Amino acid sequence: MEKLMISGGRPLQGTITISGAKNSAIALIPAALLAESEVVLDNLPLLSDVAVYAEILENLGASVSWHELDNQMRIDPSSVRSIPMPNGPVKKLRASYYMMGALLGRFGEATIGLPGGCNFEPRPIDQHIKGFEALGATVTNEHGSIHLYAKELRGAKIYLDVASVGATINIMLAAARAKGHTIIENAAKEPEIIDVATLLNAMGASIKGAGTETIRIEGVSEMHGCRHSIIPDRIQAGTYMIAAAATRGDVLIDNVIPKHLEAVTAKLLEMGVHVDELDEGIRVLGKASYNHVDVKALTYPGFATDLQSPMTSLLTQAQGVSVLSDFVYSSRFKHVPELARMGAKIKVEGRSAIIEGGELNAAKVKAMDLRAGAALVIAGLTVGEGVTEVSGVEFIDRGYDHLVDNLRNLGANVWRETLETPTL
Ligand SMILES: CC(=O)N[C@H]1[C@@H](OP(=O)(O)OP(=O)(O)OC[C@H]2O[C@@H](n3ccc(=O)[nH]c3=O)[C@H](O)[C@@H]2O)O[C@H](CO)[C@@H](O)[C@@H]1O
Ligand SMILES: C=C(OP(=O)(O)O)C(=O)O
Repeated sequence: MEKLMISGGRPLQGTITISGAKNSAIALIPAALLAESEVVLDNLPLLSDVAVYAEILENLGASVSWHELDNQMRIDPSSVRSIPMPNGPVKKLRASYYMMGALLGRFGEATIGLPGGCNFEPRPIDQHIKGFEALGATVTNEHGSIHLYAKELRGAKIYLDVASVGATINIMLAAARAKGHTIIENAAKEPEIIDVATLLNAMGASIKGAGTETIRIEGVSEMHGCRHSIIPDRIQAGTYMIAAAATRGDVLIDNVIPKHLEAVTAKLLEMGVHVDELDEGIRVLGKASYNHVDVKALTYPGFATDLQSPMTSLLTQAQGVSVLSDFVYSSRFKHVPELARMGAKIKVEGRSAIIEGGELNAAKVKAMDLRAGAALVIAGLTVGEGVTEVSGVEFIDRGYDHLVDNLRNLGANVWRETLETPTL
């Protein structure tokens, strides 16, 4: 186990190139199982979640070669079988739920342990199950494992009660090879959904409307390999934009799709941060003092819930009181008590954090989930005296490609140390 050590107080300066998107990568890798021949994924991020997914596919008999230096993974799923996976790597990450849609779509059967990952609050999968059942699958929960079976999957009209990213993608995976026409209404519109549909279409599927609230899928009987480049990670990009502002830095964020970052750009501008969209990327130039703002985390194209915790750290640097509400998750606030250890004045009321601006101090803090970890790193970068120690680095490694190298390249004084195990 490791911890991150941060001796902050230096403005971040320079250029950062953003890797491919985690939330695309961990859906595209299982999507490859629907093909009968090799799928090549480019712009693949170097993340622990990706490593876990590679292990899951190998356990099923896929041939996986990950060329880390080229950011490429080659997946040959031709020898894959639907082996039950009640435990093991599926328990390590949230997005293992995509194995349900992928294996159901390819083999009509799957047994998968309930997903693990960042459980900052209960995260039900009822809409995924509702979708599989509508497509004709029988779904049972046996001792904490979900068993799915369908003699034949048939297209259906499915209305999602919540615009769930995971349910939308999972239903697309299962429906891609179902018989007939599927319509998903109230589908999630996140850019990663378009990325998955783009891959599936390149593999021979027929999916229209991804990125809108109505997705239409005409099932096909066969799918084949292809080559696909993953979109840039808008959450990593947003995190670096926020970190640049929090440290009063000057950072060019390269390999981004500015449209995906409009909500964060708008909020930074409202705070008084300089943000320029240039041909080569987005430049964020910090200032000595910021306005307080109110932020509402919503589904895309609203402000991303995954940037809510990092934004909390930035708002500690604003003058006055800001209110940050999360309308996607009702209690995603595990970063708040840790920020309080660093001197932050934050009250949680219902689904809102009320943040009073003020200086932070160095402290020993613990990341309880991925984005809480990012929030603590940003907070540590603002503190000029002392060293902030962030444990729970394994969460951060799920979603930030080369975090320490990237921050060091931007001038930060950050390093990893081994966490001493307490003696009994
Ligand atoms: C691997 C991945 O892509 N993870 C992202 C994905 O998670 P994930 O796909 O799990 O998130 P969802 O979009 O499904 O969840 C959104 C909301 O819907 C609720 N819900 C969801 C499914 C369901 O069957 N029933 C239900 O009630 C959830 O509890 C939550 O309140 O989208 C989230 C919302 O943008 C992001 O925070 C995660 O980073
Ligand atoms: C919550 C997140 O991811 P996951 O759904 O994979 O846990 C995240 O990326 O912030």
